[in-house]
Amino acid sequence: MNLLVLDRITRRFGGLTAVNNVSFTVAEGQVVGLIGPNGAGKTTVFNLITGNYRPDEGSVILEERFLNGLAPHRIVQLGIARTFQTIRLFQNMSVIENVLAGCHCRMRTGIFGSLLHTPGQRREEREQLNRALAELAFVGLQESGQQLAKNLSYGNQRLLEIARALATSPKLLILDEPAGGMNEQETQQLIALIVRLRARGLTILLIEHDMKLVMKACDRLVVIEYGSKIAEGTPEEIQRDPRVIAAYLGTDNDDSKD
Ligand SMILES: Nc1ncnc2c1ncn2[C@@H]1O[C@H](COP(=O)(O)OP(=O)(O)OP(=O)(O)O)[C@@H](O)[C@H]1O
Repeated sequence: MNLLVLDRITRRFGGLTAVNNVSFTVAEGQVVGLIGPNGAGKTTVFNLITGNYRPDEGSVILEERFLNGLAPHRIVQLGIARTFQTIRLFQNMSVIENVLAGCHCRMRTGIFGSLLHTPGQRREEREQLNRALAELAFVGLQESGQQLAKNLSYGNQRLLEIARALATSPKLLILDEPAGGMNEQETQQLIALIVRLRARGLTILLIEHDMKLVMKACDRLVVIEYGSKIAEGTPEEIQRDPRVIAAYLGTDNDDSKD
């Protein structure tokens, strides 16, 4: 079943058509990679899905529900969480507080419960803390909960962003260049993490320039160039596609785009 459907979405910025009539689907449980040259429109597609931008034309549909025009926080509540190309953490807060910020969108206690500090609210806070600790452990940061986010290595900050996104209980996890700035070993750990997230039943859509990650971690790839989709298929099909090789992968089909 398709979890996410993009139906002919277009987004213009002044005279520039950043995303041009793009359609693709993300099936439940799959890891789909969105790839293409710099400036192809990948992040704009993500921003259209997460409500940061509105499509000029076309529809974004999650489980048969139209997302067009909904605010980003509403889309998070409906089950889409994301990380950003440029890390966006609360740098002066602790690691665990950053993850708790993700849990917050699922809190049931209203304003009166919070003010009165009712038993129900205390129970919910305990549950959220356990949830946050579990997500931190899942990404391998269980030892770092009390550190300030800014003191984590770059690679670990990326993992913390993933833990925070997981804490919102998403159906669809959107990762914008998750391996950006990671060294080889960190990238290998990230690939293993994506495999474990998939095994947990999560559906993932990611943008990534690291071809090793894309080829190992993704079930399907969608390729865009100059705002338009030029190909889609399995990693093996995409690696052989002459148009993709010419536009993006390079004629020697090596890892030169890493
Ligand atoms: N808010 C905006 N206002 C004007 N132009 C924009 C805006 N956002 C993106 N663009 C333009 O749209 C085009 C697509 O940008 P986008 O960031 O989506 O590409 P990308 O494929 O994610 O690139 P990269 O791989 O370098 O991150 C670019 O030409 C970019 O300059």
